[in-house]
Amino acid sequence: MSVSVASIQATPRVEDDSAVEVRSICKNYGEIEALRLIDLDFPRGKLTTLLGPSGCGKTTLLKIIAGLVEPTSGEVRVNGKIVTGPGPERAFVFQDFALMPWATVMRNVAFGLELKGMGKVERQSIARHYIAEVGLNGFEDKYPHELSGGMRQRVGLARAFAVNAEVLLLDEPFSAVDEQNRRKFQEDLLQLVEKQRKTFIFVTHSIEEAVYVSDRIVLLSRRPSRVAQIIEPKIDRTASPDAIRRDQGYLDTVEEIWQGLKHYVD
Ligand SMILES: Nc1ncnc2c1ncn2[C@@H]1O[C@H](COP(=O)(O)OP(=O)(O)OP(=O)(O)O)[C@@H](O)[C@H]1O
Repeated sequence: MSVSVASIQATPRVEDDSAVEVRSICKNYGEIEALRLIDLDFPRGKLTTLLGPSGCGKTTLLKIIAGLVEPTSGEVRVNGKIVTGPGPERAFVFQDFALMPWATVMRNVAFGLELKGMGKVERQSIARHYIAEVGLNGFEDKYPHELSGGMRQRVGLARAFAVNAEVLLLDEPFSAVDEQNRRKFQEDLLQLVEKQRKTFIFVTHSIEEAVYVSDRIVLLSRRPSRVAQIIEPKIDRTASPDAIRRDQGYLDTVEEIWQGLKHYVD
């Protein structure tokens, strides 16, 4: 097993086919300058993580890509088309999963399809498929309060998959689950990335998590946030999870990012 790191200093363009292009994005909230001239490409079918100091603007950037927040200037393109608001090709998985507490797992997962006006039989059949995909077979009739944090997270993800969005935007999806579930879910996520071939953009606070799950890690600086560094951990994912986490290369990548973060925070 080997882990090597390609570290690209402020070179945002990639050769790959990009599902999402972020161009010269600035965002001010009144006096607060959150993002300054962010340029990024998100390769199709890959998982890119946004990592950076607390309050640097990770969620803001994710919401701008989702079309939930308007940038002060600059533009985002998804499949070449300028984003002017939310769209069916993008799904946002919120930190608190944003599940409807009064609705069953089935209804929650099928909700996006219900909004689209799809008939009950068809939407339930699609929802059932994705409920199984995230490992929640048999929990269709449960309510969110009957599930653990990890399971609620899976419902949020199944809902995003059910609408067949190409781009999945995940805002700290594991922050509310315990360490054991978090690790299990990281492994599930890797399998889903492999199987679904969707473009994932992921926000986390955990360097270890970022190195474990990401094809690319975008390190953002302290506010006003800019792209400080792009890191591509080359991990042999055929190794067992425990072997990866013990590998010196993996640990060195974690350390390199930690040093980078310290540098950009100070
Ligand atoms: N709606 C808003 N109105 C005013 N300021 C905001 C708003 N949303 C975010 N901010 C500010 O913009 C900055 C970036 O916030 P954002 O939540 O995007 O950062 P973050 O990197 O995701 O934070 P964290 O790591 O703590 O989750 C912060 O200083 C925050 O207080």
